[in-house]
Amino acid sequence: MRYAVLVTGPAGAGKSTFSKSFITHLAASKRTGHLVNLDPAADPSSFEYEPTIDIRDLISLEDVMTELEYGPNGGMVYCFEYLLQNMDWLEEELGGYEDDYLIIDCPGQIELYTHHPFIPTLVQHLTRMDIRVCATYLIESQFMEDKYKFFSGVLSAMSAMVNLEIPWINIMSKMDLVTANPDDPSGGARNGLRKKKDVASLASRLFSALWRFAFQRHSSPHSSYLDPDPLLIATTRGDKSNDSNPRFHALNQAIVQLIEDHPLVSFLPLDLTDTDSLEYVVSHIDYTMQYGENEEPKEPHDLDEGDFQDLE
Ligand SMILES: Nc1nc2c(ncn2[C@@H]2O[C@H](COP(=O)(O)OP(=O)(O)OP(=O)(O)O)[C@@H](O)[C@H]2O)c(=O)[nH]1
Ligand SMILES: [Mg+2]
Repeated sequence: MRYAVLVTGPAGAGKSTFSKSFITHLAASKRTGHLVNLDPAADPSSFEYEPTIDIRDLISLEDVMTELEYGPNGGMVYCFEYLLQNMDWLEEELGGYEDDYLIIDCPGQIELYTHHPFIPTLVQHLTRMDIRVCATYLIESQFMEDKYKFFSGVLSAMSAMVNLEIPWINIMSKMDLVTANPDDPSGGARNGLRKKKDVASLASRLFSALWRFAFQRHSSPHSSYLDPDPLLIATTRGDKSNDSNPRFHALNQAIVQLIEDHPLVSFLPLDLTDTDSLEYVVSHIDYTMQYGENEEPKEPHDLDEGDFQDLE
């Protein structure tokens, strides 16, 4: 069985950095992983880790832009169209990596996920090649600094997610940039998480913990923000301090409701400065793909077996 993890998300979310750390982590655990660069715009000099498979061996954005005079975005679309027309190339490259993990670093053009059928088509091809696929979608923690950015980030994650019918894990990257409030009795999102046993509530607790972080840092004078319950209500109720048009309140309320009602939109925090954090995310990915199910089952380490029954 082969496994592939698509690393997706908007530009600069930390996809390439996460992919590299993921590979390094696998190597440290004596597991074999291969980096697949699917970003035709990647700068080769920035590769700290040489990809095993590189779309730029097939087509590069630079060539498309100089030879066909495309702009960067149209060029990216062209590259992906070209890739899909040449799937035998990828198939051949993917050759025989049995029991290996392929970490597929994708480009950051959000349109590729929301407006074009590229990723779903790619997934179909991979599945046909007998590769078990899961997708990660990274949003950087700095999105939390602005609630509208956060909304749009969450909604784009949802939009990308509903386009793909494969296991999906949202990751809040760059958590090292979020400083925990020392007054927070829960001791921060991740420590709090470790105590939680219930998978169903884990997601929403994390979500509201992240939300609370954001407001504690930036809106501490507004005590009503300190403990929003449930997560996003503060944005629409009693939030007269911002300059948003009141006409949008009903729309905002509906969006809040949508996010709340959609239990799939939750995030795993990722702090690459902390090995436990990376391991936690990797164990979720392993579990999601049932990695090595015939061998030793891997489960997120701080959860009990029984917690997963509800999910099945
Ligand atoms: N503080 C911090 N910075 C990070 C982290 N991950 C990535 N960065 C920085 O964020 C920037 C973008 O990181 P990349 O990994 O290139 O992001 P990407 O999603 O691959 O970007 P594109 O491929 O351009 O869409 C770089 O300057 C990284 O050094 C992280 O965990 N913490
Ligand atoms: Mg990248």
